[in-house]
Amino acid sequence: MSQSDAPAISIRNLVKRYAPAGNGEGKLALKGVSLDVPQGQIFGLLGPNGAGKSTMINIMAGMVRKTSGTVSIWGFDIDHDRRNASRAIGIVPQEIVFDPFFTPYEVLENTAGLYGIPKAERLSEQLLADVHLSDKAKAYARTLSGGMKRRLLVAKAMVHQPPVLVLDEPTAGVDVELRRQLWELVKRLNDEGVTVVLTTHYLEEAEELCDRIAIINHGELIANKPTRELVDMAREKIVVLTLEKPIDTLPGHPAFVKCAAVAPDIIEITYDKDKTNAGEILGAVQAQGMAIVDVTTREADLEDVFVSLTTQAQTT
Ligand SMILES: Nc1ncnc2c1ncn2[C@@H]1O[C@H](COP(=O)(O)OP(=O)(O)OP(=O)(O)O)[C@@H](O)[C@H]1O
Repeated sequence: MSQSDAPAISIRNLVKRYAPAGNGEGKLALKGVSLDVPQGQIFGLLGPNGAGKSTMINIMAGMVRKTSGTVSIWGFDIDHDRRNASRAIGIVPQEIVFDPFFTPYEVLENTAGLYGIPKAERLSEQLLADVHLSDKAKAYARTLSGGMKRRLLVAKAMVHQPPVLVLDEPTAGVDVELRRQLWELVKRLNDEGVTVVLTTHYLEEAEELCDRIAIINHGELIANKPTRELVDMAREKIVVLTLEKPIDTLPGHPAFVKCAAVAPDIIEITYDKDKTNAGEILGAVQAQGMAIVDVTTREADLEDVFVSLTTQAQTT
């Protein structure tokens, strides 16, 4: 395979065991993960807290030493060609870390200096414009809003113009508007040819942005599929019904996968979207003499995908 069609990132049998704090074996954070990130995609890495996502990213970034396995970035093996591998990747960390007394312009210039980029070839002004921070170029980083700081982190990760950009939970804890802005930025960079890897807890975010999603759970890869296929695997949907009166006995029906009371007059019914629909579920409840005053549906989320995946693993 020529480099032109090689994966942007290729990971084989990646194992990480953290050194034990006291006696004992130490945490096995990655248990032999293999995956390829195709060039040109937005690739989502999903998993619950502690699944091993940051460990994987930190290994790529050279901040955590792997126990075994191989990782290559843009064809460069991180053990044998660390310098080129590092030059091929930009990392946007989870934590916002800037020296508060540097300006955004200085942050980018200093980073360019670390990469040994000559002054004449630096792109600091262009990068600030790209992330809509030109008017803050000379402001102290500490005076920037949270959203501005996150955009500056993206610009900082792109200083050396890497073909691969990795974002670790770019929108954790940010408001809806800022999340949209960051999505636009990620999409624009991807349209310009940058391969993007991002970790997120939000399935909605992964659905909106990612071409492909890998899920890791307890250090193991449990899915790696085009987004549409993965979302379709979450076969269960949930309707939340507010009833006119509190009930003593829950309604029952063969189409209900699960029925639970979340309050005396609110029930949550889980159903298999391939076998029935919300209309039939409502009809079944009404047929049991319960009047419904409000209905909301809850979309499948990451947890539902996990349930769906683990159920399948047990039945196949
Ligand atoms: N430096 C460390 N020393 C020991 N154990 C660690 C260290 N860093 C992470 N771990 C453990 O390794 C496992 C994977 O952690 P990791 O941070 O990679 O997960 P994550 O999927 O990124 O989670 P989050 O979404 O919370 O960031 C966890 O059990 C964590 O406690």
